[in-house]
Amino acid sequence: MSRSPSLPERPHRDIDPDLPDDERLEALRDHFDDIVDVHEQLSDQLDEAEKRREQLREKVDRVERENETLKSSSLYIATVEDVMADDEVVVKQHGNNQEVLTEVSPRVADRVEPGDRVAVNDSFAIQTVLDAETDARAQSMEITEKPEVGYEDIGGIDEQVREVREAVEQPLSEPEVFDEVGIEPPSGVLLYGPPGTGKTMLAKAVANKTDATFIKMAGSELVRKFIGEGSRLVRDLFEMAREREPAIIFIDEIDAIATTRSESKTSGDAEVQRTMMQLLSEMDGFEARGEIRIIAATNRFDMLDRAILRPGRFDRLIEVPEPDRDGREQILEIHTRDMNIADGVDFDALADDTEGYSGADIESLATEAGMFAIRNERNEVTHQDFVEALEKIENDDSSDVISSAGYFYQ
Ligand SMILES: Nc1ncnc2c1ncn2[C@@H]1O[C@H](COP(=O)(O)OP(=O)(O)OP(=O)(O)O)[C@@H](O)[C@H]1O
Repeated sequence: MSRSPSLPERPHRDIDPDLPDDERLEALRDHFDDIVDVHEQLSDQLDEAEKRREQLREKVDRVERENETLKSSSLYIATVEDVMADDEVVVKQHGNNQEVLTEVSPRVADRVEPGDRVAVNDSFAIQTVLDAETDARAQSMEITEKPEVGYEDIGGIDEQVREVREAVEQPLSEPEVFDEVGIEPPSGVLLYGPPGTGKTMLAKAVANKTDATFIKMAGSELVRKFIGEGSRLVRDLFEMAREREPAIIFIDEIDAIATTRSESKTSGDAEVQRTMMQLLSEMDGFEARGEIRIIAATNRFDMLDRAILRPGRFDRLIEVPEPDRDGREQILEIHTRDMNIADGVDFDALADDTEGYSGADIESLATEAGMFAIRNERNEVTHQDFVEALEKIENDDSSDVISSAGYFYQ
């Protein structure tokens, strides 16, 4: 950052009023010259400052534009192969291994070195150098040593809890049972059903029960965030799990990487395809009796590529449906456990009135009822609060969210 130049000294002359006229005139002329001189220096400085302001404005505009591009578009991942003169580099794009000679944005030019992983835009100009923070791996995985969800927090899907415990918990906690009987436990478990029904909770509860590390990755992140990184991220995911055994890998929205092959052969499809192949090859080389269990979830069972359901892959399917009447009552009780509930609250009636609600919807209902109590300056939640909360939710969501029309909505 350049410092601002110091101001010229203010011209000053003591002119004796008793001097003869011609001498006084001479002195005044000199003083005038001094003033003109200072004026010129100040004008130069002003020009300089103006020029600098213009440069800074341009820089701000450029950074803003770069920022906008970074925010608005997907970026591709590439590795820098060679750095040349004139801010030019050769990068190799991940995924298709295409080599390109491209420019580096001046903002990052001096930070780019061969071997760096970088994000490039559609025209291959380097936008960012990936460091630990921006690394896609860090951004797309959620790792929890011990999730705080227990089976007792899950309502209305007892049968599914039992199946998940058998398919995921038991191979981890009692592997000898499978050895003795001489069968392989299921390789992967696929939970499918409408959104907000407790699929993620189920996976977390098993991790909690077995003291396994919970590693979650969303299928959509795998293919959307950093194009070209999908298969590498899948490799990282399994490596991460091996480093932290016992571990539960949970892939949410698996449909994003395992959709039925579409006819069109765009580069996006090819990328999704590669990511899925990597997942399948990781699963195929997987020790079923090992300390890593894999659970995937989807709301779009209809769209899944059947290749992932073959034996040795996701070979145990568990449907997690919307809760029935009794299930809704149980979930209501779970989500009001810590609330100050008035005597007259009729859970039985509320279970009747919440047909088509998922567990997540019921959780919002309980919170909303609590808000009505607070708004009315009460610390006890009454049946009327629940009724008003129901009305509010029905009005807010009349268009799409709560629907019992099946679960293939997004
Ligand atoms: N069966 C349930 N019992 C108790 N709470 C539930 C149940 N299902 C959902 N919830 C509540 O809804 C929230 C969201 O549930 P969860 O994330 O497990 O749903 P999901 O099926 O994985 O949804 P998505 O398909 O949208 O990822 C949970 O944190 C929990 O508070």
